[in-house]
Amino acid sequence: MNTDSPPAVLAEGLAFSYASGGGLARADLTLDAGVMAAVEGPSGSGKSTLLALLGLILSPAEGSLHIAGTDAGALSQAERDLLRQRSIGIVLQDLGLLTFLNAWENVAAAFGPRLGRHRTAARDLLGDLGMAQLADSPVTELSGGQRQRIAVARAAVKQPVLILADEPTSGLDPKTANSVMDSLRACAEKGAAVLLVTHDSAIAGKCDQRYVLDEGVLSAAGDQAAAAPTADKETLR
Ligand SMILES: Nc1ncnc2c1ncn2[C@@H]1O[C@H](COP(=O)(O)OP(=O)(O)OP(=O)(O)O)[C@@H](O)[C@H]1O
Repeated sequence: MNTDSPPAVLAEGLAFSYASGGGLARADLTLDAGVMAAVEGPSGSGKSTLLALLGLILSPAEGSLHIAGTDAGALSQAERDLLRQRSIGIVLQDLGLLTFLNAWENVAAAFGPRLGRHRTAARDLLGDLGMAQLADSPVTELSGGQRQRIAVARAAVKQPVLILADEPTSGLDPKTANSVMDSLRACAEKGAAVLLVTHDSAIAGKCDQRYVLDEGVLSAAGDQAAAAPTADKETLR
């Protein structure tokens, strides 16, 4: 890690409320380059909302968010979109792979429609992530775990400072889940900060940092009792 670089993520007092009343009450989070972090928490605790805020898909109602030193709150919508495209890779729960393309084409699609221009970058990354033999496979012929790893490669191919992954191992057997985690770890070793949401404590245990979301309040695992002011929780009831 280059200690002169700003953290990949610096979130202070991040909060968001849906009209329904749910959302995120408070998140303070610093993620340095190369770090893998897990967020655990019960259903409805705000995990997907946190990812949407960090991914610049939602704008916080309160708090500040810096991505690699850029204050997202000071940007126009168009500038936020550009920052997301340049700096953040997202692995969605439903993956969103394009079924009419093969594996490397799906990875190259992260750059836009001119896939051929990014063939080398896509194929090289698949090689780095141990998937060279899958590069020409139609994604419809891949297993669930292989598709997950292709989605990880697509999120990583533009060398983002931050990769967000929403339950990247859900529904996978432990061996396949480990191969997805190996791919995410390889992305971290290339310099990305990786934040994943999981319900699986064994998967969280493979990460460098563990956080828990409880009723919309984020705290380091083990710190929940000290870190969840009652007033913040009340805002989500
Ligand atoms: N689009 C939305 N409109 C209104 N309320 C929402 C919306 N999305 C989420 N919520 C509410 O916000 C709260 C947090 O939801 P969120 O999806 O972030 O939780 P989660 O921890 O990701 O849940 P899960 O583990 O079930 O995916 C919940 O009370 C949920 O009902």
